[in-house]
Order: sequence, then C-alpha cells, then structure tokens
Amino acid sequence: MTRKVAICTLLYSRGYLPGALTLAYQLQRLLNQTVVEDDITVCLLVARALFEDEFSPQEIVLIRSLFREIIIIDPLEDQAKSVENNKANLDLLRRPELSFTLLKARLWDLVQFDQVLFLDADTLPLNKEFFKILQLYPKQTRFQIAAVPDIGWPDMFNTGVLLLIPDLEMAKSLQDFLVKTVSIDGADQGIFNQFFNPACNYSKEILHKISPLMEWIRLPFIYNVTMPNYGYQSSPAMSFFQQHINLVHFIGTFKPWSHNASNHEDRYYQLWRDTQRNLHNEHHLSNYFTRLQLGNLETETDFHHESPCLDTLLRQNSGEKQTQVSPDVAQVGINAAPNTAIQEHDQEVPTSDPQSAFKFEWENTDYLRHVQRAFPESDI
Ligand SMILES: O=c1ccn([C@@H]2O[C@H](COP(=O)(O)OP(=O)(O)O[C@H]3O[C@H](CO)[C@@H](O)[C@H](O)[C@H]3O)[C@@H](O)[C@H]2O)c(=O)[nH]1
Ligand SMILES: [Mn+2]
Repeated sequence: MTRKVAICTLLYSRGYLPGALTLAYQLQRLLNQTVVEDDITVCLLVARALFEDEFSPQEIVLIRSLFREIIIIDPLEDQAKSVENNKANLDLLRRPELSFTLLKARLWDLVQFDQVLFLDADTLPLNKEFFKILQLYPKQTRFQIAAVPDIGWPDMFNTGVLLLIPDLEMAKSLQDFLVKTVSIDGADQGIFNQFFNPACNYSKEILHKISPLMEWIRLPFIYNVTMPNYGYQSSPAMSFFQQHINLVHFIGTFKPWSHNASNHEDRYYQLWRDTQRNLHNEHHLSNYFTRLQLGNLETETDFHHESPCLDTLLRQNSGEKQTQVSPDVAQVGINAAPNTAIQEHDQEVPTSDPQSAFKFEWENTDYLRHVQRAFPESDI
C-alpha cells in the first residue's frame, strides 16, 4: 500500500525564509527527477504568529507555490516555561534564537501521515538518491526516531534530519517531557536525545518504563553531512565519501543566506547559492531576495514592480491546500510587524567552553505517571 509521507521543514522567524524556500525548491526539483513509491507531501510547519502577522500576501503566495501544504502550528503547552527553563543551557550554546526549535515536537501531531521526514531549513538535499532514506527502515515504529550522529557529540543524534512516525500518544508524552526536563543544549536536539536516546539518560530503567522499544536508529552520515565540518572538510574521508553525500546541513550561525556568505568559497555554500539563484530566476525574485538577506523591510510596491509573475501565482495558488487556519490571502496585513532583526552572521569560531550545565530532574516530576498512562500494555 502506498504510504503517505510528509517531508517537512520548520519556520518560526522570517530570517530563515530563504532557507525554507530554497529547500522546498530543491525537493521539488529532485522529486520531479525520480519515482518515489510513497505519496510525498512537501510541508511547511510555520508558527502561527509569523504566518498570520508578519508575511505579506505576496510572500504567502510564494510560500504556497513551493510547499504543497502549509501547516500552521501553535505554541506548545507551557512553551514559555520550557523556554525559560532551558535559557541557561541555550546561553552556553550562544544561540538564543534556537529556543523555539522545541516546536519540532509538533511533528508527532501530524497523524494524517504515516511517516514524517523532517529537514531543518538550513539543509540541502543533493540528489535523488537522498530519497532512499525513506526505504531504510520500512518497519519503523512510533517509539523509534531515525537520525544521524551529531559531529559535536556522536553518541547523540543531530536533529536537522529526522525520520519519525507521528502518533498522538507519543506527541503527548514528548510534550509532557519537554515541560518537565531541562534540555542538554537548551533546544530540541538535547531534549529529543534525552527522550529517545538511552545514552542521554542516567537511568535506563526510566527509559524502559516509557517503552523498552524506545530507540534511536542510527542513520548513515551521508544523509546529514554537517557543514562546517571542522577538521574534516578536507580530510581523506571527505574526498572518499564525496560522491555518496546525499544531503548537506549548514549548522551554526553562519548560513548560506547570511549577508557575507557570497564571499564564502566552500563548494557546498556555492551550490546552495546556485540553487537559490535558480529559484530566483524561475520566480523573478532576485531583487526581492537581496533585500530580504539584508534584513530590510519589504514593500509591496517594489515587490509588484519587480515580480510581475506574482499576480499569476496568486491566481494559480488560490486553491492550494492548507491545514488548520487558512487566513485569506487578501486579508493578511502587509508586513504588519517589523522585520525580525537578521543577525550579523560572523564565521562561527569553534569553542572549547564546557557545555555541561544541564541537569536531570526526574525526582521532581510526575513525568512517569504520564508516560505510563500514555503507553498501553499491549504495545510494550
Ligand atoms: O530563528 C530561527 C531559528 C531556527 N529556525 C528553524 O529551526 C531550525 C534549527 O535551527 P538551525 O539554525 O538550523 O540550528 P543548527 O545550527 O542546525 O543547530 C543544531 O541545534 C539545533 C538546536 O538543538 C537543532 O535544532 C539543529 O537541528 C542542530 O543542527 C532551522 O533550520 C529552522 O528550520 C527558525 O525557523 N528560525
Ligand atoms: Mn540546522
């Protein structure tokens, strides 16, 4: 039977829009070149406040033309509390903008799909071989998460590429867990590892009470090759495996769309920019995106003058599928909120600061009560 598979990315601030659009464009391009057994829907998970208050109608049209489905997500229950609890560890990471990556927990709510492949907005699949990822574990269960080891700490997985089985009980357990536990890195990667990965738990017994089947399935690195890959970029391994790399992931604060990225010579950054350029050309968007990268406010007038194809797009996409709330394009305010500041992205300097301030608070929670209820006997 054909499985319904969502390939999703997440957007909760407009600074990552170039990443999300370029990723969607690349996915479409590669999907057009290949025959995939599954019924694939390329989706954008977008924070409600961002989608409804910050995007202009033209931006929404553009987003709709690249994503088959837009899924508007609300904050998690007690999200503000979780963000506050995690603040100290996120400060260690020096990435305050990552606090809302916890929203990835919403992926388990997407039970309209049989499986979800999540990709960070700063990833770029390179070839159609990438879709083989969907065939790697056909029997994946809701207790398993499939992901690639993190180069910063390979006993943990990186959460930029995730395969998961949506399930409402798991969603609830994970979200309860999130509220009650301090994340290792103050964001989603730490907490998802603490939830699924036995290496991140002081007590295996506790993990087994959730389910003995809880597991991280370790995917090959070629499905999430993180850049910059300090020390490895020019290594023999890099040249040996180069032909087999299926996806690159631009981790850290310096992104290919950062304002000074055009001086960056690395071939994968260049590849990302070439892909973005093709997207611009097809949609007549170059000027618009130049301004976006600089973090300037967009104006409707400029946009219309320079993008005559958008009226056509508006008409073409008016029937586009969208789940949850669907604000009428015409009713959405034009740049109602000021553009969120796009940070100065300097080249990230590797740091040897200790990252060990996390603490587990099993004793102080009633987490176990919740998870035991969440998993019926028959599943264990
Ligand atoms: O301001 C932001 C920041 C992030 N995102 C989304 O969240 C993802 C994660 O942020 P990113 O900058 O890609 O994080 P990384 O530099 O890749 O950092 C690592 O650490 C993060 C926090 O644990 C994980 O989410 C990542 O998967 C992991 O690679 C992005 O790709 C976007 O999809 C936004 O929409 N707006
Ligand atoms: Mn990322």
